[in-house]
Amino acid sequence: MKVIVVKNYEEASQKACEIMLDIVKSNPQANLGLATGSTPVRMYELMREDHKKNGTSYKDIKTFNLDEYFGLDQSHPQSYHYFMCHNLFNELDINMENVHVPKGQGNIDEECESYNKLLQENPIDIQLLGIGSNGHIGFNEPGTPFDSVTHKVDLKQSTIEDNARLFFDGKIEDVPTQAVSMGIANIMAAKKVLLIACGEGKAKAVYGMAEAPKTIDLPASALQDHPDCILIADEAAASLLKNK
Ligand SMILES: O=P(O)(O)OC[C@H]1O[C@](O)(CO)[C@@H](O)[C@@H]1O
Repeated sequence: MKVIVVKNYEEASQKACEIMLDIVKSNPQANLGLATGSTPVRMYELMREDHKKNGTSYKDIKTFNLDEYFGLDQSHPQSYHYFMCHNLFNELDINMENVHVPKGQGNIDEECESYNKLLQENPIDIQLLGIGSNGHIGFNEPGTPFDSVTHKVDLKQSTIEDNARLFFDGKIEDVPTQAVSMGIANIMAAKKVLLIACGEGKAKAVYGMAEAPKTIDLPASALQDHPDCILIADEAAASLLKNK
């Protein structure tokens, strides 16, 4: 795992944006694995600014999101589909037919199966990740087997609380208790993985991911076995690391 420690959120977002743009420019038909949450918001803004200023094109890029809340329609303002349109896609020249976010409604078993098939047919060139304060990646909570593929998830109370604080206007009762998520094996299949972690609330998870023994109790530690994984952490998130 390559660890890049930067000063703050802004520097982390700029570095991550550079890496994403390198992939998009070197392969205009790349398959991007994308993430939601508060962490990538500034990086997406920088990608939008670059598109506007430099014309970097996404017309042949395909995207595959990690996860979606169970029970929310795509048009719900808190759905991850809506998040992606609002934070990125609406201001790019991307073909919306090339955009894929798992569906959180309908027949979930069928949806998981077809999402896995889609991922098999479209190998991901770079998978962007945030990390939960409990070490989750996507919505793969502690205890998720490393060989898991797209599945329905029961969210941990700590994840529901984290997401109520950042989204849903603080209303914990509005946060769905389940989600659909790529599995850890799907994430590990990406050619390159880029994880951004910022803030002291992520320090324990970052230490567990990078330096503690690998365990399913800290899902991101699976990435220790990935051949091309970059961790960008700000000083606060990296504060417990011994090897910086
Ligand atoms: O970036 P945040 O808001 O801290 O969230 C961290 C992680 O939690 C999730 O939002 C899911 O809870 C992931 O999508 C994200 O990577």
